[in-house]
Amino acid sequence: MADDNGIPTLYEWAGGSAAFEKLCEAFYRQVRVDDVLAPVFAHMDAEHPRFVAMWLAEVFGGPADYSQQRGGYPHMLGKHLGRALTEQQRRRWLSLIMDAADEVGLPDDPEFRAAFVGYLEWGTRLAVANSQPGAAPVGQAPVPKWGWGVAPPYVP
Ligand code: HEM
Repeated sequence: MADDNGIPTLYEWAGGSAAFEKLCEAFYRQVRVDDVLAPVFAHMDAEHPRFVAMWLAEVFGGPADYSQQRGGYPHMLGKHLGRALTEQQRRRWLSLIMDAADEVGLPDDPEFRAAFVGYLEWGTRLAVANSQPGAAPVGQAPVPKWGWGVAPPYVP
């Protein structure tokens, strides 16, 4: 839904759920054959791309499907705990999802991409921190909501 100033959510701007599904299909296609990430995702659920698409859609202002159908934040957190993810893996993850964004034609305007990568920088760093041995992250929290931040689209 557009806000009072007529500015759509990042979810709408991106193209809705179908856009996030296409993004994640393209992303995990590359992850599966990537030298750094293939071993990390060797046992991933076949539906993993769809689940991550649901998560991203909810974060960027779409329907709360991940919260309602997939256990929300506690489930997502639990999937990262104990994995001891590395900075090299994080950077590759980020790099491949940005490549996938180009491949599937997600909007490439500066405002959208700045907000999109902002969330992904934040989220991947949290994933690495939470995955370390002995980490004690907050166990219960809502799915985060990400908006345009300081640079929404220009509305004359
Ligand atoms: C913004 C950053 C990230 C988001 C939004 C994200 C999202 C998710 C979600 C939603 C799940 C659970 C899917 C389900 O419901 O089954 C998950 C699982 C997982 N994530 Fe992440 N993740 C992020 C970063 C990372 C990074 C940087 C790595 C590794 C380099 C990683 C590795 C994994 C692995 C291995 C699983 C388990 C897959 C499986 O076996 O099913 N994640 N992630």
